[in-house]
Amino acid sequence: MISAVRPKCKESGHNSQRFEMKIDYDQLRKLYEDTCCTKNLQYSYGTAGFRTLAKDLDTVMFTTGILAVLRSLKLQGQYVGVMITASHNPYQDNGVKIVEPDGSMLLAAWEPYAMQLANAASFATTFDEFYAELVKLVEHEKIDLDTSAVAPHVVVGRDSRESSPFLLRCLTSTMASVFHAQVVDLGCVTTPQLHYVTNLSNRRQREDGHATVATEQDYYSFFVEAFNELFTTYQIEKRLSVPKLFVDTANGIGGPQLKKLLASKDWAVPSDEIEIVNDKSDVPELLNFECGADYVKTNQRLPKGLSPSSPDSLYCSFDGDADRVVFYYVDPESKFHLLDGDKISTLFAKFLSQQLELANLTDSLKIGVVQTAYANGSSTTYIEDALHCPVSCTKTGVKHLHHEAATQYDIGIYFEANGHGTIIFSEKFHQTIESQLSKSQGNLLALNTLNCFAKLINQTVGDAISDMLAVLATLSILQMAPTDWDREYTDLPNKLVKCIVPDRSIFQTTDQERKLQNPAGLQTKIDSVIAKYPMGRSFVRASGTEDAVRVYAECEDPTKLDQFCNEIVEYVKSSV
Ligand SMILES: CC(=O)N[C@H]1[C@@H](OP(=O)(O)O)O[C@H](CO)[C@@H](O)[C@@H]1O
Ligand SMILES: [Mg+2]
Repeated sequence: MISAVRPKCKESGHNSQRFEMKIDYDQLRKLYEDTCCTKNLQYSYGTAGFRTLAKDLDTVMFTTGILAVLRSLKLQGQYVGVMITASHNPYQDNGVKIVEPDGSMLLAAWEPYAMQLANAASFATTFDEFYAELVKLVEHEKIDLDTSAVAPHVVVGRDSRESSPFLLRCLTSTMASVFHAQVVDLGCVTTPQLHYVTNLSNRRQREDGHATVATEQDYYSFFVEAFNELFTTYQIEKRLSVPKLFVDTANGIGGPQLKKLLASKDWAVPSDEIEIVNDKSDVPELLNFECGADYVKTNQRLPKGLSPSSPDSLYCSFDGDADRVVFYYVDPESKFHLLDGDKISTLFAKFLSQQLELANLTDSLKIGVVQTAYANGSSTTYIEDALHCPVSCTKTGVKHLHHEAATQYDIGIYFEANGHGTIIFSEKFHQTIESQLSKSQGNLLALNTLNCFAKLINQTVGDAISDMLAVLATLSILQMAPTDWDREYTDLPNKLVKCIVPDRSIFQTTDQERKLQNPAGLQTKIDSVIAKYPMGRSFVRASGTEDAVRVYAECEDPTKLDQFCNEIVEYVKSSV
């Protein structure tokens, strides 16, 4: 196995006498030289992993493959997931992110390693410079590279982008040949499917002691069963509460995957009640083009391929890798109404609070909603005042919301306004429900509902397919039409704009990104503008994914909104 042990990295100046890299140095060198063609680009691992033009990703794929293997070795060979995707970005882009064995995002402490390794490969003038960085990381994390005892396990998946098969080869090139990893290639899957399969594979390995990797099929069976169980519990005669749901899958991977789910032999709802549009995942340049969740949310209009049908119809749009969903409908006056992440959160909060109350569990289980500063102020007021649920605010980025939901609540509902989110149910929740059900105590219908619902929602990450099923089930159980859902509260008029500035890093925030600390004095000016507009709220922060500063503003009077937002933008521009 160890065909050549590098003699203590002499050439790279690395002088550790303690450490031996038990890997095939020559093989690694050859693969590095063959694969890492993109040089001198600075890579950064952000909220969305690495993401840029696909043609510039060979080097970063190579190093990310190595990092995933190291992460698995660090975690005693558990399955680590890697997803190749650039979500809602245009078709020329691609990206990659690593998933922890439990299906959550890569541990924050390892994000800098991902960057160090990628930038070492990008800027190194010789292979040994890169190798020295790799040795440093392995040493620092005390990773045992002797794979004869524990082999690393990696699950890889990709969305439907044309560039993905090539990038997959860059990613996996060293995994088996240098690190003796067991690599499971799921092929084309949605991002949440990759998270789910990674989590399930590890649970199986732990519980059964055997390494049967989970499959995409397990995903369909699990969620179809949970959905059917809810429908059976309520004796809903296999019909949705809306006459028809149109699903825009952004010409991405969500289309074929949703079709597979709907084709499952156990799927109960008649096939003509759900119609998939924009499902040309085999035409690369159509991906996210004038369609998908991001397009609909940003432009507040129907995507390409959809025209208003009956007023009761409900529409939804996924993004390119199907980890986000937003809903919408068109009223009889042809007006478009968006039901975004805030509306999804509030629908679930209303439904689950009711069920908790019916089950008489409001004192023992804590339900709460987690939002970011981008949540519409009306939604926050509604959750607090009408639903009497606590609300937390975190920084932008799903990992912050997820962490808060998982640590602060037994039912932690979180959605970003853009439609990315899920509900996390605590261990205590499961134990309480199970114990009540086993004793046949209390309101069995409510207990069963909570039990089924907790299965229907993907516990690892926001999932367009699972969220969509959960919304359909909720609307059907509550017998609500899209208009009833929308009527629960009315959004404050709001605006989100991008400002291009020479250096966005000077915009430093505090208070969950709601206040600026820097540039000095700017927040005071923003506050003086806000004070002029009734129900006014505005904040400014640097984007984590784009080279821009985002300005958000909302106020009561729609006719004043542009003026309000412009005043803030002017202050931002004059501060740099
Ligand atoms: C206002 C907004 O929508 N911001 C998005 C965007 O983050 P920024 O840091 O704002 O660029 O991309 C993130 C990753 O996809 C997503 O989590 C977040 O909600
Ligand atoms: Mg996405």
